[in-house]
Amino acid sequence: MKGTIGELTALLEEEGLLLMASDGIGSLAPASFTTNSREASEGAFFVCKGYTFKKEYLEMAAEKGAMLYMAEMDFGVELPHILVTDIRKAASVAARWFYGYPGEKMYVTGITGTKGKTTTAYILKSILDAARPGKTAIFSTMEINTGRESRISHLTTPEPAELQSYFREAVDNGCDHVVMEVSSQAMKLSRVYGERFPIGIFLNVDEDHIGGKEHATLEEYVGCKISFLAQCDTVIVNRETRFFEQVMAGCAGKKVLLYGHDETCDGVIRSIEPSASGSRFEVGWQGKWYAFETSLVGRFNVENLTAAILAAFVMGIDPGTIQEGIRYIHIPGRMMLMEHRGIHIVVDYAHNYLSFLNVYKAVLETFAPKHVHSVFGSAGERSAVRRRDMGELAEKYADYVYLTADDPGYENVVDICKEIKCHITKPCRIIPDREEAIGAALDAAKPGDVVILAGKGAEVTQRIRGEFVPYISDAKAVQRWIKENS
Ligand SMILES: CC(=O)N[C@H]1[C@@H](OP(=O)(O)OP(=O)(O)OC[C@H]2O[C@@H](n3ccc(=O)[nH]c3=O)[C@H](O)[C@@H]2O)O[C@H](CO)[C@@H](O)[C@@H]1O[C@H](C)C(=O)N[C@@H](C)C(=O)N[C@H](CCC(=O)O)C(=O)O
Ligand SMILES: Nc1ncnc2c1ncn2[C@@H]1O[C@H](COP(=O)(O)OP(=O)(O)OP(=O)(O)O)[C@@H](O)[C@H]1O
Repeated sequence: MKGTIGELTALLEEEGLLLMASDGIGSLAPASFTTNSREASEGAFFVCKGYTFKKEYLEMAAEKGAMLYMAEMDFGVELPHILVTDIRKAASVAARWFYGYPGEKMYVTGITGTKGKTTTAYILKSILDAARPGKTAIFSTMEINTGRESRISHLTTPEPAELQSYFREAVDNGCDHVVMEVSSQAMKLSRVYGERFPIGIFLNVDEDHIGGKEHATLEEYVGCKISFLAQCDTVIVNRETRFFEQVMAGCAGKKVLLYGHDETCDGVIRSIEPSASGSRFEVGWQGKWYAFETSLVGRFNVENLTAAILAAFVMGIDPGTIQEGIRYIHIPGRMMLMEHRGIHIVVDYAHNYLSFLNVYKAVLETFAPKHVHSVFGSAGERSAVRRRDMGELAEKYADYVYLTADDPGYENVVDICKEIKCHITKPCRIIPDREEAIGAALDAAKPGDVVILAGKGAEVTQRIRGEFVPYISDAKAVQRWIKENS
């Protein structure tokens, strides 16, 4: 860790990223590395990046004692600097160098896909924990856990400065495996640039994350997801993903393992038996069949499980340990099941077409409900097609709909709900307060019905006008209702 700037400029030159470096900085050895001026301190190496970057941030970092900066342009601030052609790639090169390439000291499994990344990451961690407790870090949308410390995440894949510091912390905590989610945005913004993944899992890809600052087009989104595979050695791919041929083209030169229901796959799924307490299924692998039992419900979760099982087989984990690892899994806010007087309640994170479709199908298959009550909204400033898609799915699969707040951001909750409602002719109420909407659905439900609370999973905040406002959480809202109605 903490080599000299001369080493870094040589690396940047090798990568074709270096434009120029101030004279005489080769022997400097920065004390810290940051892209956030608020965190800068004496001897810091400050990186100027980002859509909303301002010169004032650099000035603040200089005042706090930064020793040099790296940027795409000379900001005219009295500080030695390195100028580069692509600051996001250079930030990853520099962060890897500064922290001593910690990712290379562990076995890093990267998981990408429109849906199922968090779930699959937790499944694989659970298997690895069964094999060797306490030695696996997880970097997910829900949590950054580096072995001993756990923090709430703000991004699915952290920016390079944070990512490399988490890798370092994991190594220092004695971890030898990391399971991490790799978002399309991470690929677009070069957050994992230069990192190698012994295993990459490609779950699925469907239309999402298009618009605003995310992706300009579906092609760009799909292309970013597929570009991740070039950084992996072995790639585990869902045979049924959309854009399969394109995904396979992105795996050129890699060892590819397919999973799915088709018997030509390397990992074949058969005999799924769904029930309200979990699922049983079998996976065929290298000429043998293995039976599994799990607390997770839904056909899509059997697919997530199979992807993780294949990764575990590749790692050489024995089938008995895998069976143990997946038997009891609890993933907060993902298909969480509750029951009250014959009413089944499902708390889930579904907030787009692919996930919502799968949740409805899983609910119908698992519970054969008399009626489905669906409580959801749609996030402000996110992919607009979600409102149409979720409205159309509710029209097809739900009997009663309650539209409510789900991270409205700067948009008006009622306006968002009205946009969803124009796709629904079934009984549908707009109740902006989420806890009230949940209460209304539970009040109306009868034994044999299912109430789906979708979109927020285990979250305990609502994103409202740039603030994260505390929210009781869907599960606690249900518990409170049960207490008040028992
Ligand atoms: C589009 C995008 O991904 N943006 C992320 C990115 O922004 P950015 O690099 O452009 O930086 P910025 O937020 O414009 O800020 C500029 C820079 O000024 C610095 N700063 C800021 C204030 C200050 O006082 N001093 C200072 O130095 C900031 O630390 C930052 O380095 O880096 C920021 C952290 O440095 C993230 O907060 C921000 O996530 C935004 C909020 C976001 O919502 N991102 C979503 C779209 C995202 O990345 N989602 C994916 C999942 C979706 C998928 O599956 O594709 C994810 O991986 O989470
Ligand atoms: N393989 C899958 N296919 C389709 N839907 C899925 C799949 N796995 C999970 N889901 C649904 O998507 C929701 C989110 O799952 P999960 O958090 O694992 O996905 P993610 O890829 O991490 O999502 P995000 O990018 O929104 O953080 C779940 O609550 C479930 O409804």
